[in-house]
Amino acid sequence: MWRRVASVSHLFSHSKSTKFNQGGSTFKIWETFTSESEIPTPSKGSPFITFVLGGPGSGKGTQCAKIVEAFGFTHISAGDLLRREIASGSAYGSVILSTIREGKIVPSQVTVQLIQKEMESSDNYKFLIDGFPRSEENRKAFEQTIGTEPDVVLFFDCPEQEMVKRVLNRNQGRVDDNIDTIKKRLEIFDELNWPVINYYSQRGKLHKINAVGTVDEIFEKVRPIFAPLSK
Ligand SMILES: Nc1ncnc2c1ncn2[C@@H]1O[C@H](COP(=O)(O)OP(=O)(O)O)[C@@H](O)[C@H]1O
Ligand SMILES: O=c1ccn([C@@H]2O[C@H](COP(=O)(O)OP(=O)(O)O)[C@@H](O)[C@H]2O)c(=O)[nH]1
Ligand SMILES: [Mg+2]
Repeated sequence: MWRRVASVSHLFSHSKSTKFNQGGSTFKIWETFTSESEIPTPSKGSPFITFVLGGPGSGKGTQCAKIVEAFGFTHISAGDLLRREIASGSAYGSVILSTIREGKIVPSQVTVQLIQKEMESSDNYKFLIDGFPRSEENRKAFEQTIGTEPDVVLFFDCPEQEMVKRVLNRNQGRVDDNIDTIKKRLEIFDELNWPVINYYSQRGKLHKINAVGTVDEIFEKVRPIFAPLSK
């Protein structure tokens, strides 16, 4: 079992990418989005990683639950891991809490360690990593620590007005679900997340999904992406 060793990186069969794109273009290169690219065939000996990207309230968590049900992935929400860390009273708790409240991004080292621990303690090999990476720095830290790139990247594309409406109605008691924080989160998304989206678009891994519609309608656009996978 690859999870039983101290570091997962040695057992990944995908080659480690060391040639990171330092440029981090901030242009929105829509033409290069690949929504019909083939996904690689997973094998049980190596992890199959999907990153799930999109602005706050775009429906990442909601769609992840559907993907888990249909395709048997393990859902790792970076935000949930950070909130769990706060709740556990860990040493990092107070700094994570103030970062989330301000809509900023927690240092990569903290988030990547939490994700790595979850992956290593899982029996599964199919992972949905939800809400991460949120910046080029996050992306590089993951690739360096885990030693692999994602196989698939989903991007839920949602208009800002719709995201704001959904977040303000989320009703989960989150400290960041208020109008001031959401404005900051949208600014940070624009500034830091687009370079990540563009990077994976250029790598031919991005699947852009229009996130407007009912939950089921959106899932019907997601389903064909994973259709080659069995549960
Ligand atoms: N397609 C949709 N239409 C309307 N509301 C939605 C849709 N998908 C999710 N929601 C709701 O919007 C809120 C944000 O969804 P969530 O999955 O938490 O988004 P994210 O993880 O991207 O922030 C939740 O209250 C959720 O129930
Ligand atoms: O990789 C991550 C994921 C989340 N966060 C922080 O946690 C908050 C909530 O993230 P989550 O993914 O839960 O929010 P969502 O996009 O689902 O609303 C973010 O605004 C960030 O402050 C972070 O710093 N790094
Ligand atoms: Mg979420």
